[in-house]
Amino acid sequence: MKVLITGGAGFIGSHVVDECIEHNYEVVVVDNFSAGNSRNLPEDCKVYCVDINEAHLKNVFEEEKPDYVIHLAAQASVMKSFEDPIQDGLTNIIGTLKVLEYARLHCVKKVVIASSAAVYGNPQVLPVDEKFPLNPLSFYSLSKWSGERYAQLYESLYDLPSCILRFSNVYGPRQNALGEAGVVSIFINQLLNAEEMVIYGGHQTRDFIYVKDVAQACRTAMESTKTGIFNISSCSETTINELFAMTSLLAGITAEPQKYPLRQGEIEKSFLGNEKAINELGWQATHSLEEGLSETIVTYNASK
Ligand SMILES: Nc1nc2c(ncn2[C@@H]2O[C@H](COP(=O)(O)OP(=O)(O)O[C@H]3O[C@H](CO)[C@@H](O)[C@H](O)[C@@H]3O)[C@@H](O)[C@H]2O)c(=O)[nH]1
Repeated sequence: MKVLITGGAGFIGSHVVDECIEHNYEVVVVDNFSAGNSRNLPEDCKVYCVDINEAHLKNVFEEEKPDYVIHLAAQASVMKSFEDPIQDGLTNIIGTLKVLEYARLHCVKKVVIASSAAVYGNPQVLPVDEKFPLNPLSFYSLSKWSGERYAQLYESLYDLPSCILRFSNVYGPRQNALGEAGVVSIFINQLLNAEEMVIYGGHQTRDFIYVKDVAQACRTAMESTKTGIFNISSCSETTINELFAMTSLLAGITAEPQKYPLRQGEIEKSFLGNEKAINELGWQATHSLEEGLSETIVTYNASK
């Protein structure tokens, strides 16, 4: 069986590539290398250097005829979506639409779409489940929600099965501290390089999930007969101050970060229930934050 993975050279995508290869799938990667890196990929992996908005994407589908698509290529930064909402919409809305349309035309068996915890905004009930009303607070969360709705419409109009995975805050090896969003990689990088540190806010919470658990969730969702929306989270709430303290303890480095106010459009509390994924997909996160952070710090140290 062949899986086409968009964004496969990126942080999450490359772990999904590893996961699928480990489970004997033939993998084809589509990536524009804006955030991705070929060093993240196995040497013999088939890669198309193509943007999901380029006309050439159609040819990739024609040539490869994938059985499944895991769509992870995205503009992933909440802050960048304020700086350039048009680019955010082009990538996350139009790009997703193109992937779905070509998947339909080429009779793909199932599409897995990456969405985000950000679609909930600041929920009144925590942990928030998939039925909770959505309230996007950024262009990023609005564009991710639009991608979800396109996928749902493709399923109801054209019987294109999909699983929409709302990831909480993903962290782990290969996350780029410079380009993409990712407070964990930023903290580790700054601590290990003894750089000046800043914390925006500090009391806001996030639900951190290890990237290898997310990769497993993508493969499991692809293989499942179930379709629909699933939160993919560790179902635990951590403040950014707690995250900083834990990271510096595990790295064995002390630092005194400067405190800045919370930024525009920031969610204050993010904490996602994951029972639906456990019960219906049979997936479960297996790494605690401490384990995941320790593994991540080891890989950052090794690559220094
Ligand atoms: N980037 C950054 N964030 C910081 C810092 N200090 C505190 N933070 C705070 O740490 C929190 C997490 O920031 P990010 O890791 O950039 O993630 P995010 O804005 O929550 O968005 C991420 O999670 C979404 C799912 O909830 C993802 O969908 C999205 O792509 C992204 O990965 C935010 O409240 C951010 O302000 C810092 O020095 N740098």
